[in-house]
Amino acid sequence: MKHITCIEDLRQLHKRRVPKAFFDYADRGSYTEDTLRANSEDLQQIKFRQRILVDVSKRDLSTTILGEPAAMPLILAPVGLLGMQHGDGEIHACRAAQAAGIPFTQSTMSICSIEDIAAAVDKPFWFQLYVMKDRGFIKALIERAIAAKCSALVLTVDLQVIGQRHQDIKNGMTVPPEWSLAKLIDFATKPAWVSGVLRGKRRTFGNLAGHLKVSEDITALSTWINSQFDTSLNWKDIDWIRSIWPGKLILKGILDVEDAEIAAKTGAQAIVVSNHGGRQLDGAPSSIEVLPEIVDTVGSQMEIMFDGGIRTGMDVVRALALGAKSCMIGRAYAYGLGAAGEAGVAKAIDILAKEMLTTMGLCGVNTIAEINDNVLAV
Ligand SMILES: Cc1cc2nc3c(=O)[nH]c(=O)nc-3n(C[C@H](O)[C@H](O)[C@H](O)COP(=O)(O)O)c2cc1C
Ligand SMILES: CCCCC(=O)C(=O)O
Repeated sequence: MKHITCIEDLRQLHKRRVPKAFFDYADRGSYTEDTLRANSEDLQQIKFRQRILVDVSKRDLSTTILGEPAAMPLILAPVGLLGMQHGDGEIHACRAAQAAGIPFTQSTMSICSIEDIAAAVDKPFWFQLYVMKDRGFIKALIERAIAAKCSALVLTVDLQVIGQRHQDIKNGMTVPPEWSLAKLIDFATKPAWVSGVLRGKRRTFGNLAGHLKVSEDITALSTWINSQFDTSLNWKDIDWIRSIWPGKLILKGILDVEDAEIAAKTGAQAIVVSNHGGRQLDGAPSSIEVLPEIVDTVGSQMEIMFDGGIRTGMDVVRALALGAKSCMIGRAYAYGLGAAGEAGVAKAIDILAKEMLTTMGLCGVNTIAEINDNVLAV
């Protein structure tokens, strides 16, 4: 991996090593992908102020996330189907995060179950919840996260209905997968991936096993989600979730100031300013465009996390400069996982950490607390 120098290198390796349907599932976005593109493009528009002759010999990325020490202001975002990018992918990603001293968030739509991960790692991880119509099942799922000692619940609030990802339909991303000659050839030319996935603990959604008829529904993933997820979910349900989950609660997927104000009244400890990585409402603003307004309005009441479009350490510093306390990364580490399993995720985190340290040095700051709009050129 010594010639891997940036996240784009990991993306290229992921593309070569993993079947097209799974790479595209990770890489692509909804409809025209305008919002997907805007996330990264708007970050790149933000210019730094170069500052010189400041003693930057003691640069340090350490910070706190929801009161807990963290080695850097990064969190691995919930990403569905990681176990299809690499056998036991959720376990590998969680181990890499814990070794790097940052939180890992397990998606409801994981291949490994909550219990699989808990048995394989030493420290607590975060659990992301999607609310389905079967509330008894959701209550049991939250109770499983409590039993596994998950240290935060991330309630995703921007996927009551799923934004269509054209490429997933073209690729036959169904449960179980739709086969074609091209797909068989694609799989046959990726033997390392196939044997890794076959050695993995599971081949379908581990958290849902035994509860929902995943394998019997031969439908597009999106049709299946639309049939299972609860479109009636609303603000009142947060009280219901809080009556089951006693720990830290994070609402993920807020883009609107009015929603952020309501969120601040729910007692949630944090929100993630996010458009789901451009996979949901196409035509929504980029996450970075709305971040400053949300920070100004509710930043003193709750912790503001950010995600969407982060591909470099420079992007992390940009989001922190505009008021985020920490950043979630999705694709940046999913590419690492597809490229090289746990080592690839570790590499992705390391690349971002080194880029952050260099950016801080060239902007003349030593600590995360010092990063504010002073590091930006107006
Ligand atoms: C392949 C993939 C699967 C995702 N699955 C979930 C999920 O299960 N739950 C969730 O809350 N967000 C999910 N997300 C959204 C991420 O948590 C995050 O918001 C997004 O990836 C951030 O954008 P970025 O990929 O540009 O970093 C997914 C994102 C990707 C790329
Ligand atoms: C498996 C579908 C839900 C996962 C998800 O949130 C995403 O693909 O963006």
